[in-house]
Amino acid sequence: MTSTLIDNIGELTTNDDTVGSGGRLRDAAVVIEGERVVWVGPSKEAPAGDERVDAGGRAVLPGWVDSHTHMVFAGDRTAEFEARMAGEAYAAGGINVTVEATRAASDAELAANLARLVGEARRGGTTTMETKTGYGLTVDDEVRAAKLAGDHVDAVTFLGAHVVPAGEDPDAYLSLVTGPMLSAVAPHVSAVDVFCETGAFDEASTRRVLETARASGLATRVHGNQLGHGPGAQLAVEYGSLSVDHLGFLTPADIEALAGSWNGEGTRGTVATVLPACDLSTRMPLAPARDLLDAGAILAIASNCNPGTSYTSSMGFCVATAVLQMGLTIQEAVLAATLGGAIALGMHEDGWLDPRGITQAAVGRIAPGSRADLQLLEAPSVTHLAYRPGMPLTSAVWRAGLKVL
Ligand SMILES: N=CN[C@@H](CCC(=O)O)C(=O)O
Ligand SMILES: [Zn+2]
Repeated sequence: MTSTLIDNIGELTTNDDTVGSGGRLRDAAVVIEGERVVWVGPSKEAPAGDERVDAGGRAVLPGWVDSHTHMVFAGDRTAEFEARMAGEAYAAGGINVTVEATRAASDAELAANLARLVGEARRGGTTTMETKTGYGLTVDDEVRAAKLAGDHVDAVTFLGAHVVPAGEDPDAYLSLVTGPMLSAVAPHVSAVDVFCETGAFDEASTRRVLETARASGLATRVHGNQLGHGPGAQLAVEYGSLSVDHLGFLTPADIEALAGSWNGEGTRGTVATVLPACDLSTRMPLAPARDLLDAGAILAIASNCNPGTSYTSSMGFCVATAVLQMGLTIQEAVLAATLGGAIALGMHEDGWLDPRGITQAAVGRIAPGSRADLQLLEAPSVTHLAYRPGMPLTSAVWRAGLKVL
């Protein structure tokens, strides 16, 4: 197996307290062998590798873990975006525009769009991605989306409960989603999501989706508290969901519930996932990421790449926004966009299964044994991600040990 030594790293973010201090190391080196990191430590103590990359004093950090995207789609919503920028409010119903275009697209068109979006994300330093179905909304179209997604990303989530398709009866559609559609899609996904919001699914419907998902042995996630105060965050905690995402409208009790979800013995809690690019693109309040962290919640930052509310996969942009406008330190934001995302996806420990059923090493950290997912910045420290917002600072990317940029 070929090994690669990356040395002369000015600042290495490991997210691993056993190496360096606070998960950071100066003048560091990393050795990759095959798909994994095998050594991390001071540059001057590094063992030789078959190949050597001189980082030239620049910063290295884990690849971004983007735990929330909707990338199986066709069509364009520029007109809706323009209307929003002219003062119209975002409403869940816009999803049906993409549903129509997605149903009409061929498999090849959807696959090409997915590959394009994943390529953009990789060039921006993203090495792990989740994506959701949710623009098909028939049994066949949802199965198709799940299968296509599995060829391109690390985790696929079933979002049949995205919106009630135009012209359909809400009760009948909910029965379809929680019955035949769930059964057909389940073999191709690792989790079930539900958009709990006015104009999408109310509390009773959300409970039904979460209950049937749980009964079928799948993990759950919730789109919650995006457009107004609602029960999404509390339901996610109650049902032990892996994450609840959006969170622009939270009460102190919601924040307490999310933080408190990590206090139980032996069980994991619910990650609070914030989506800064979406908040900006919909002109909604920024999620209270600072308050969530201060309360003790586990935070993730994700792109929510989709054609309606957040047409970007730039995790660098999301991290910069979290620092400049949400009050996070750069280290908190980087942690949330790497290890936080990994925890939200259940990929922070060795042995998770990718959509092809292949066992994968832990992501979100640079530590011996972890998957070798790293990015090299054209900058001496991660601080430059916020100090130089919008600049293309990612200059090299390794994913599972392979150099992809
Ligand atoms: N909120 C629900 N779903 C997406 C938006 C999808 C769309 O508008 O097409 C979101 O996460 O923002
Ligand atoms: Zn979403």
